[in-house]
Amino acid sequence: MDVTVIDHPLALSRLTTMRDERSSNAQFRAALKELAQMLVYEAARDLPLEDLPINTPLVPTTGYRLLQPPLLVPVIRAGLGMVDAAMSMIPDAQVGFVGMARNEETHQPVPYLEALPDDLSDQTVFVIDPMLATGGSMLHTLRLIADRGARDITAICMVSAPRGVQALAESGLPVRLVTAAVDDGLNEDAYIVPGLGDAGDRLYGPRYNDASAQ
Ligand SMILES: O=P(O)(O)OC[C@H]1O[C@H](OP(=O)(O)OP(=O)(O)O)[C@H](O)[C@@H]1O
Ligand SMILES: O=c1cc[nH]c(=O)[nH]1
Ligand SMILES: [Mg+2]
Repeated sequence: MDVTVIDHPLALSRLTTMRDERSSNAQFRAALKELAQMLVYEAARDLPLEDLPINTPLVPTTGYRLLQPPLLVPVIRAGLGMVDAAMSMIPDAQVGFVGMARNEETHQPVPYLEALPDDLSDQTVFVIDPMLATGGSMLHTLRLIADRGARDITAICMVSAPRGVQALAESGLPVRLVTAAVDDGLNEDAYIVPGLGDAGDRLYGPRYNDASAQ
């Protein structure tokens, strides 16, 4: 699997704000949005273009536009924090949704929402979720997308654990990973270490539904 680690200085400064336990929810959200823009920018580097004839104030010339914007798929909740930033980079993108919460004891993802187009066979897909820990949530999402025919999927995650990266690589699914960091590992609660804690809670506060208790 192709893994791109975006260790640009400006990306690392945003990631540091996100990791810092002293950062407020507002500071965390702002840093996450800025880092999301950088990761989407890099993830979009090889998207095909088509020519767009235009006139400058001086002469006709050839411009470019995306041949087909990727479908953005945030994994709710934490992935929602990245959507506006991703759409600011790719304004014509459409958005599908997958909702999932890890069971705190088993660490298995418990899906509670799936809103995706039926046919993704001709569609590039960007899955966005800040955290790739065991990889369970991402794998579940990737399977939903691959089952709809997608053959070109990019997982955009801010912090990844080696176990999650390995799970994706061994899945055989048509996915590549764009991430800002591959951290040391997981603790006994399957949180990424050093990580940044619970991304959903740091964005939005505690989760009030009991989906993960199923
Ligand atoms: O790789 P995994 O071990 O599956 O863990 C990663 C998942 O955990 C987090 O979501 P969480 O379940 O905390 O839900 P939330 O976004 O609602 O907080 C995160 O946003 C990923 O979706
Ligand atoms: O470290 C982790 C692992 C899973 N989900 C998070 O939000 N953080
Ligand atoms: Mg969470």
